[in-house]
Amino acid sequence: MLIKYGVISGFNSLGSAKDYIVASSAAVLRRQQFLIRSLGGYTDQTNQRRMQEVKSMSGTALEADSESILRAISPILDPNRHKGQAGKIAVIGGCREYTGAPYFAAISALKIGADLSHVFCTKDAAPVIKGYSPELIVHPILEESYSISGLGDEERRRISSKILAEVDKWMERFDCLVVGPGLGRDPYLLECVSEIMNHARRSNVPIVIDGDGLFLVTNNIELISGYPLAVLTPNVNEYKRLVQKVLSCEVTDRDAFQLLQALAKRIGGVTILQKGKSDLISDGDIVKSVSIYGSPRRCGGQGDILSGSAMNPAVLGCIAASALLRKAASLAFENKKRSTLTSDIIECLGRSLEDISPAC
Ligand SMILES: NC(=O)C1=CN([C@@H]2O[C@H](COP(=O)(O)OP(=O)(O)OC[C@H]3O[C@@H](n4cnc5c(N)ncnc54)[C@H](OP(=O)(O)O)[C@@H]3O)[C@@H](O)[C@H]2O)[C@@H](O)CC1
Ligand SMILES: Nc1ncnc2c1ncn2[C@@H]1O[C@H](COP(=O)(O)OP(=O)(O)OP(=O)(O)O)[C@@H](O)[C@H]1O
Ligand SMILES: [Mg+2]
Repeated sequence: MLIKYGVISGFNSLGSAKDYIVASSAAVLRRQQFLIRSLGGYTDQTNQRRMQEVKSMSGTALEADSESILRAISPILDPNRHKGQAGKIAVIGGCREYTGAPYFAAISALKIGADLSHVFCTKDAAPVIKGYSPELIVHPILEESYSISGLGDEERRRISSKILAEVDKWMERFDCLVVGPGLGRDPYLLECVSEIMNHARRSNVPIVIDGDGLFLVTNNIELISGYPLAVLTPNVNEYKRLVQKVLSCEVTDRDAFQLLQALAKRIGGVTILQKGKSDLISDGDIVKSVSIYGSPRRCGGQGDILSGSAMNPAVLGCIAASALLRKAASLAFENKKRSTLTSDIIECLGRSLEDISPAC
């Protein structure tokens, strides 16, 4: 779901967004024009007022008004739009060990409104993920060390450049990358993904970083520091590791909001969605919380649904994704109770969105 105010909300007014548009690549131009169309072509004054309305929806109190935000940023089903204009995303993840996570992230994006959802994964993972669903466009191009063992450095570099070129062919067309679900921690694979992230950043493509993508950026924070189109979605463990690495301190129960704000500020410009009993979201300036709905089931894969749903930058997109997931989890739990699985929650995403923001 491409949100209306996400990237522009990173600007203080539509005017500065227009400056940004002039200097941006075609892909960003498309995204920004989409966003301005979504604003209904407001003039600066009207947009300022609209922006204030939307910002105020985030609520002055810590708890975000997530339902109003979701309603405000859910794009209309415009009969004049063609395939792809509601969003094209790519999940970079899926390896010999993990195939569920990239599937969960990629299919969730489709379920909440994206038109096209790609997965770039290793050759081993591809047939498995393709087998899960014909809806996904699965590219078997990533490599893990074991599949290129015995090759010299020269050959390894050639393969790495070929992988990058394969992804680059598509890069401009994506509205968002989701890096990390089921990526694994193979050094050669992570080295390639670092390069893919550098290219995405140069093309101003928003990047959601989750799972082993957080392992990668925690050890290479320069990949995303100062990039306002980056969203990090750490769970309890991943958050602890990030705080230790960036702030050199431990996470305690005290001052959770201040710590999150300090972390986002120190990394610079990024948005962080700290997953937990309440989801906390900060871009270093504001801190918002989403505590509504949810379920007591902690089955694996729920974070992957979130990363596939948050596929847009900025605080508003994260608030909306968190509310959607938590509502879907509560609907699934109502029905399946202790046997609730992530696939049950995915099946409730549509109902979750309709209950909060009816299509028409
Ligand atoms: N079906 C699939 O293909 C799926 C694949 N996935 C992929 O797996 C990769 C690794 O992801 P991950 O979440 O297992 O790694 P990480 O966060 O290091 O946790 C490891 C250990 O940390 C702990 N721990 C975790 N959460 C905690 C919490 N909330 N509170 C407290 N402790 C917590 C817990 O340790 P334990 O308690 O077991 O000692 C856990 O075993 C990643 O790429 C991801 O995308 C998943 O998305 C799931 C579905
Ligand atoms: N204790 C909790 N109570 C209620 N909801 C929770 C709780 N912990 C997490 N959640 C919800 O579940 C979502 C996923 O959080 P989780 O910690 O499972 O992520 P994760 O470990 O990355 O998941 P995954 O298994 O996909 O990697 C959160 O965004 C939050 O909305
Ligand atoms: Mg996770």
